Amino acid sequence: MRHYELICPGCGAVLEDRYTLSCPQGCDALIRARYRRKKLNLRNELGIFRFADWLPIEGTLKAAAGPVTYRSEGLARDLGLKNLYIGFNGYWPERGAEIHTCSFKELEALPTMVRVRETGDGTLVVASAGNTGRAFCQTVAATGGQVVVVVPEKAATRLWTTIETDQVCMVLVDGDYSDTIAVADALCTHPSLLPEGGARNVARRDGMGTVMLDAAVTIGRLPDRYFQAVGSGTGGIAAWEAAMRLVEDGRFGSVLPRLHLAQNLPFVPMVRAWEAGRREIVPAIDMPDARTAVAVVYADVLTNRKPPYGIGGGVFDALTATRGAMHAVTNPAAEAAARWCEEAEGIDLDPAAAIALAALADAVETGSVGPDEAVLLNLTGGGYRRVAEDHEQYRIEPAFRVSADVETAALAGDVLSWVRNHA
Ligand SMILES: Cc1ncc(COP(=O)(O)O)c(C=O)c1O
Repeated sequence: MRHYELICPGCGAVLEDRYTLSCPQGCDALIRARYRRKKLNLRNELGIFRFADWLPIEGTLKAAAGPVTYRSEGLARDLGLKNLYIGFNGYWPERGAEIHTCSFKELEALPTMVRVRETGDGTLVVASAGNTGRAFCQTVAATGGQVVVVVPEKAATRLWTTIETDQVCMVLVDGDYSDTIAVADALCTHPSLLPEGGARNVARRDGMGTVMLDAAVTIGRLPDRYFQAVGSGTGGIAAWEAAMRLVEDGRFGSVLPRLHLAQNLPFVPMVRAWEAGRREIVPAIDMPDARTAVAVVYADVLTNRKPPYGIGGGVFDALTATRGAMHAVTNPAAEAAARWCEEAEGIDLDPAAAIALAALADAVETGSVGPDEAVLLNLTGGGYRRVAEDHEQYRIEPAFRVSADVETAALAGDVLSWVRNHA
């Protein structure tokens, strides 16, 4: 018997895990993992697998990548915050941060690869604007298996690993992130190609949720506030779900941290829908001229046009349950935040992490966060310069280059031949 079961919060059904991504009854809700242990137990494992009792997997991997939390001095002083904790999810070995591909997406990729081996049947397909794909490539390089990554042409240079691999089938799409998602979805209509699942994948959410678990263990209680930059919002949902488990545990407090989720202007669909009090994103109102907006943002990994916002247990529900807020950040504010972090903390940031910091600065300035509150700032990526000093970077070569309107049935056949020939 597994140490978890899957629950549909829509109809209450208990589901067996067959790499299950949604409720067979068709409920419009994110299925969740329910763990047998209600008290957080830290295992004597490396990195993220310390938290394996609250991950939907049986086995673990020998991988040092995991969440790291530390109490800030530099940014805390500049912001006038007495209890600012940084969840640093990138590469910074001096702080124990060993994520070689420099973003928290490795926290999603590691448990997902274990879950797919244990419960799935087929080759995983991942659509990515760069960071997620790189994280899956690294996980495959370090721990085995194969993966198909579908990325926009202009993100090709973002796919590298610090360990050489020939087990990644990279499909480059001549289009933006949304075109990439459409091609990946179409590929997955083939039975041997498995959709990774995004927000619907419990391994992905609970992997990201370890940032909250690590923070609670480090601080000794749940933080009052949680700041993160979002594209899909999956990290925000995961933080909320992890916090609910910690409340149920009973040792970390009873109040859920308020979620502060940030997007990059001018592409801010969830900010607009939330501020209008709507559960639905209305494209014409919330993301007019999407293509133009996507093209000019500083943090393009945040440009998901179909985030799990209105779905049951999605971003809207997470914000409602935590009395949360959405923030919109300009490019110049984010660029300034990146420089500031480098001076104050001594590490370079992923543009998305700079968005989160700029949002925190704004919330402090407007008085919505008080100086004594315990704040968890999830710096979701960084340390790119630092990793380049310590490790070789091997570029992933494309297996296929396609246009956004490619004939996907034929492409699926080509991809599967590639996978078989490289196994
Ligand atoms: C570095 C980084 N931060 C934040 C995000 C947003 O993550 P999500 O909206 O899935 O929680 C991404 C998404 O790719 C990312 O790469």
